[in-house]
Amino acid sequence: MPIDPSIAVGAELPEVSFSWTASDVALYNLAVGAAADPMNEAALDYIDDVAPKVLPSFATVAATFHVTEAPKVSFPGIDIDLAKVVHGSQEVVAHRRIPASGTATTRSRVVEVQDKGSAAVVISEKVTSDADGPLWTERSSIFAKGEGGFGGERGASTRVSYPDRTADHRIEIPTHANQALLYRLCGDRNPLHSSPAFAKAAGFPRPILHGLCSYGLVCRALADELFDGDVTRIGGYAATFAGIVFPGETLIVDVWDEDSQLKMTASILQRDGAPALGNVVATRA
Ligand SMILES: CCCCCCC[C@@H](O)CC(=O)SCCNC(=O)CCNC(=O)[C@H](O)C(C)(C)COP(=O)(O)OP(=O)(O)OC[C@H]1O[C@@H](n2cnc3c(N)ncnc32)[C@H](O)[C@@H]1OP(=O)(O)O
Repeated sequence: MPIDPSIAVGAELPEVSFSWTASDVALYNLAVGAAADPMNEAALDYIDDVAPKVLPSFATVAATFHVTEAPKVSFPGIDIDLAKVVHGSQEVVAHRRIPASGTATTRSRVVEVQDKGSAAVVISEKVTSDADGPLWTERSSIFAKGEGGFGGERGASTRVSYPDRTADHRIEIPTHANQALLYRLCGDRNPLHSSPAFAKAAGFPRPILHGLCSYGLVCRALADELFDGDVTRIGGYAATFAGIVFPGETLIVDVWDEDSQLKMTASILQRDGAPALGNVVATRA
């Protein structure tokens, strides 16, 4: 059976220990659009050889940075074809400043499996710690098409309420035609983002951008545009992947500034504002 919630929910996955270097962080920063302006000397802090800036979104790639195989959607009680899966949502809470290099261990478990009728949503939680204690916590979901209908609970919907006014800020983020090919070097070798044949078989006209690349692009642009480049001022960051993004498209990010939080949406310039990210919330550290 592809999904058996009675086995999946609560099952602890094997701990994963990993290390990352300042070069990994710099490559990630470039893959999410850092240092794009060659005349901006300050942006070189993103590619410093020893102490590059570390975005909170780096947490999403640290554990798998050096993995070169495509991911498998296979855990206790869950076995799903990768071609049926898209990333549904992602949240990172940084418990303290993420070091530019380090060694850590991640503990993961599936916390909920939602039956959305035609689709299943599998929600996981990961806690990453180093020798000094917890570093960050992630909560993420995958949306598995055609895997619903197993008789489970529909579960709650995520709906951020936005202020009833025009956005306080608008940020444009161009992406490159080879953005996904660059981003895959940060540890997500899902062929959905590189192989036209795989993308077609999965129901897309061409390879799509990694959800976590859009997620990182928005986090980096937010730090640069609204936090004076100080990545440590973003303590938590969450988003739902509301629609696919093709490499080369431009993201339009609308930002509502609400005291401790910034609420955002991201849409696609070239497709009349088609949604890309929704329920985007950055929490001030
Ligand atoms: C272990 C390793 C695993 C590998 C992980 C994957 C690795 C990566 O390489 C993969 C990727 O990066 S894929 C790219 C990023 N993701 C995307 O592009 C998805 C974009 N979103 C969509 O296409 C649609 O919103 C779509 C298709 C998600 C939903 O659209 P619809 O089918 O039209 O659904 P809708 O009618 O809007 O809603 C039905 C119910 O589902 C809930 N829902 C919707 N979008 C969701 C999402 N993104 N995440 C979680 N839940 C979601 C809705 O709330 C609704 O439920 P309810 O009625 O109870 O509220």
